[in-house]
Amino acid sequence: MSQNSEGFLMQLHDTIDGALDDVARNNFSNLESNSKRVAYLCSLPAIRNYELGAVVKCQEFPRKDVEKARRLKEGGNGAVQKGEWGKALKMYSDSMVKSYPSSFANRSAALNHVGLHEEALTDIRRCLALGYPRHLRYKVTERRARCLLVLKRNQEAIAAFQDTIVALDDAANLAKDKKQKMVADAKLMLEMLNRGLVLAGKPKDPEPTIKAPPHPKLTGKRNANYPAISDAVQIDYSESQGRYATATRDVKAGELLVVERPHSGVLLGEHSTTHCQHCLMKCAIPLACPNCPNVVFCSDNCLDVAQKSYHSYECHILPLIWKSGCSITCHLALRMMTQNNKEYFHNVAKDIDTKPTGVYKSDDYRNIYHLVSHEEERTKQDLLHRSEMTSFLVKLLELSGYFSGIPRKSPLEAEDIKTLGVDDIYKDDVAVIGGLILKNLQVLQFNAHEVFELQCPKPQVGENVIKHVGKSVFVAGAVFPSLALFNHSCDPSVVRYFSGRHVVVRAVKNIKKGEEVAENYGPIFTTVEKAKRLAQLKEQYWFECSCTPCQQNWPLIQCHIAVTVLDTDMLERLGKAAMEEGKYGEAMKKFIEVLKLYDTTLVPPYRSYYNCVQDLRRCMLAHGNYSLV
Ligand SMILES: C[S@@+](CC[C@H](N)C(=O)[O-])C[C@H]1O[C@@H](n2cnc3c(N)ncnc32)[C@H](O)[C@@H]1O
Repeated sequence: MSQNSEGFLMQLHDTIDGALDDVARNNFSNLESNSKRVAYLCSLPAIRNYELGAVVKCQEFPRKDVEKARRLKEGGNGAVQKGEWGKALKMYSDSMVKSYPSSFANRSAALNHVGLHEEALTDIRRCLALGYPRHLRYKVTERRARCLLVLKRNQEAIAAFQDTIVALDDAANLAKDKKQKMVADAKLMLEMLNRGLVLAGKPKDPEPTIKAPPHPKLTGKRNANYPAISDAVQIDYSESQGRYATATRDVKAGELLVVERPHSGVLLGEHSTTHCQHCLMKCAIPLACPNCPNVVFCSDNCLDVAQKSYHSYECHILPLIWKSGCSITCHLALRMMTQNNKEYFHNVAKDIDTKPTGVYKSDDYRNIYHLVSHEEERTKQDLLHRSEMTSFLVKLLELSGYFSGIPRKSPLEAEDIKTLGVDDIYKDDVAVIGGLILKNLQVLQFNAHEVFELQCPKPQVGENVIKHVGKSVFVAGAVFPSLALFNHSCDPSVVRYFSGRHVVVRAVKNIKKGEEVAENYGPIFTTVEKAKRLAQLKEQYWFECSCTPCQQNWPLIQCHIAVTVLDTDMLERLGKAAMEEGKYGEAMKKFIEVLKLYDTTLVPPYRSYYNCVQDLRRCMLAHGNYSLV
C-alpha cells in the first residue's frame, strides 16, 4: 500500500498520526472489526477537521478544454496537408480527449487514408450518431460508401451512396458544380454496383471484421467448482499452507490451466490516455470519455461497461486519486466498490463472514473478501495506517456521488472537498463500505497481481516479424480470485501472462498427478540466493517458504551442471531458430519435446533443463499483450 512521496498522502498520515492522543489509539486498538475501526477513526476530530481542500490543488487537474481541442484539430488538419497521417491521427485523438467529440469526422478521413476502413466506419457511425451537421453529412456518407466498397460490402455501399445523394440536398455551402459532380459520381457508382450485384446473383455482403482481443481457452474441461481453472487442477487445503493447487492428472508442458477475467482491474495513471481504462490494453485508436479528459477506451463496448459501473463515479475523482500519491492497490480497493452500487454491498455485508459455498465465481465479491488477509497477525499500527488510508477513500466515494447514488457531473473544486470528514448522513455507509475497503486493502496486499505488457521493437522496414523481445512494462493492477488460490514456489511450474483482460496460466513444465501446481511471487531459485528469497517472501507475503529448492538448498543456475540428453541439443537449436523467426508455436513444440526427453532421463535441477524452461516461457509470453515501441 506504499504511497508515492510526491502526493499529499504521506503528509496526511503524518498529520493524523500526530493528532491522535493515547486515548484515541487505545480505543482504536480495542476495536475488533474493520467496520468499527473505520467508523471510529472517521468520527475523530483528527479526521473530521483535516483540511483536505486546502492541500489538494484542484486547479492543476486536467479539464475538458474546447480551445485546446480546436488547436489540436487544426494541427491534425495541418498534418494531413503535409501527408503526415500518423501525426494527424494522434492529434485528432488527443483533440477528442480534450473535447469530445469534435474530431470523429476528420479522424475517419485519416483512418480511411491509412487503410483502416473498418475503424473509419466506426468513427463515421459515431459522428453521425452524435448529430453531425446536416450541411456536412454528404462528406461522411460518401466516405462511408468508399470504405464499404474497399471492404467489398457492396449492398451497404449502395445504401451509403443513396444516403450521399440525399445528404447532398442539404449541402448548402457546396458550390453548385461540385454538388452536381458528386451526385453524378454517386449515381454512376450506384449503376455499376447494381449491375455488378445482378451479374453476381446478388451475393450477401461479407460480415464486418471485428477485431476482438483473442479469447484464450483452457486445455480440456473446466473444473466444475472453479470454472476459471482447468479440471486438470484442483484446490486443496492444509493448515500450514492454506489453499493451494494440485494436479488431478499428469499435466503436459504447454497446457492452459487458468483463464480468468479479473474481479477488478485498475490502470496506472500514466497509461490512462494510451490504454483502455476497461480492458487495460493499448488503444491504437482511442475513444475518449465524453465527460472527462482523464481516460480513453478501445471500443464503444468498453466505454459503455465502464460508464454503467465504476467510471460514472470515478470520472471526476481520478485526478485526485492520481495526485494523492496513493498506490494502485488503494485504487483497486476503491474500484472493488465503485463497480457495484452501495446497496449491493450493504446487502452482502449482512452475511459477509459466512464463506460462500457452491461454484467459485470470479465476479463474486465474497470470494475476494475470504482471500488471505492475515488480519489476525496485523499490528495495531498497521491497521491504523490502513484505516487512515480508508478514511481518504471513503471521502473520495462521498465526493464521487457514490453514497448519494448520483454520480458527480463536474470536475472537483477545492470548496467541494472541504475537510476529510464525511457528512454525518452517510455514517452507516462509512462504517459498512469503509469496513469492506479496509478489508480489501488487507486482502490485496497478498492477492493482487501486476498486469504487464511486453513492449516490443517495431519491425524495421522490410521485416515482417514482430520479435517478442523487450521490456515487460507494468500497466495495471488486478485481482483474479481463482489465480489468487495458487501458492508460491521458487521453482514454479507455470507461467502467467495477460491476453486482453484475461490472465492466462500455462504449464511451463510437465507436472505429475498429485504434484503442486505452483505460481511464483517474485524470487526464483535459479537467480536469487535462498536467504534473500526467504526474507523477501516473509516480508511481502508473510510466510516461510518450504518449496523443494528452499528445503534442499538448490544452487543458483550458474552452479548447475550442463547436461544434454539424446537429441536435446538439436531440438533446442531448432526451437531457438523458430523463435528467432517469430514462429512461437513451432518453437514451443520443440522445447516441449526437449523437456519430455529430459524428464524421462534425469531429475532436475540442471542448467540445460532450466534454460529450456526459460525458452518455453519466452514463447508463451509472446502470446500475451504487447505493444510496439
Ligand atoms: C495468494 S495467497 C495463496 C492462496 C492462499 N494459500 C489461500 O489459502 O487463499 C498468498 C498467501 O498464501 C500463503 N502461501 C503462499 N505460498 C505459500 C507457501 N509456499 N507456503 C506457505 N504458505 C504460502 C501465504 O499466507 C500467502 O500470504
